[in-house]
Amino acid sequence: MFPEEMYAIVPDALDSATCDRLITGFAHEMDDGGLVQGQTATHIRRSKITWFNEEQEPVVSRRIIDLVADVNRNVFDFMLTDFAEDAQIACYSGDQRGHYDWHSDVGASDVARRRKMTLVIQLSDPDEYEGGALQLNPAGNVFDAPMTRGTAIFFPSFVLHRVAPTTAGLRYSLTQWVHGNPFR
Ligand SMILES: O=C(O)CCC(=O)C(=O)O
Ligand SMILES: [Fe+2]
Repeated sequence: MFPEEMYAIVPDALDSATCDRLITGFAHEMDDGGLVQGQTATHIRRSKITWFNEEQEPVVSRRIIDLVADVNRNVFDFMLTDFAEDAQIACYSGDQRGHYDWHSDVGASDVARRRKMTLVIQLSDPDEYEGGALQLNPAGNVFDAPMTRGTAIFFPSFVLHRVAPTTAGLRYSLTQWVHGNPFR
């Protein structure tokens, strides 16, 4: 892959009303976020998370499936087979300096080693928080993902990325992993 093929941006993946609905619908049931290996360490990640499935959010799930198919066909061309994990909603709060240090989403567990594509959707308007940038380092240079509400950022799950410390307000994001046989 060439560096410029290491990520894809889709503006307006979700409309504002849908972003609002996801935030208000799921904000009350959030727990402390874990790491790729299912451990917690607040120096690495400080955020609250929750999950939703296809039955809970059929329209959003359909949209994600369509976007993934489109981006995979046009950009990545990975061998993807399934969605082995529910969608994650995360909240990073300025009060707690919410962040997620540099990491790859490919981990050691049976499910994390099958992650191949990561999709993050910005659920909050950039006016709602300070800091909290999603940054990618696909090829030795740090790239700031667009913050515009409703924008989706796609990247191979092995690509290093982080959420910089949030210094004010609340940033909500949606993360979906797409799975397949591990790279070989
Ligand atoms: O919240 C984000 O923008 C990224 C979340 C993330 O990297 C993860 O959950 O693995
Ligand atoms: Fe991640």
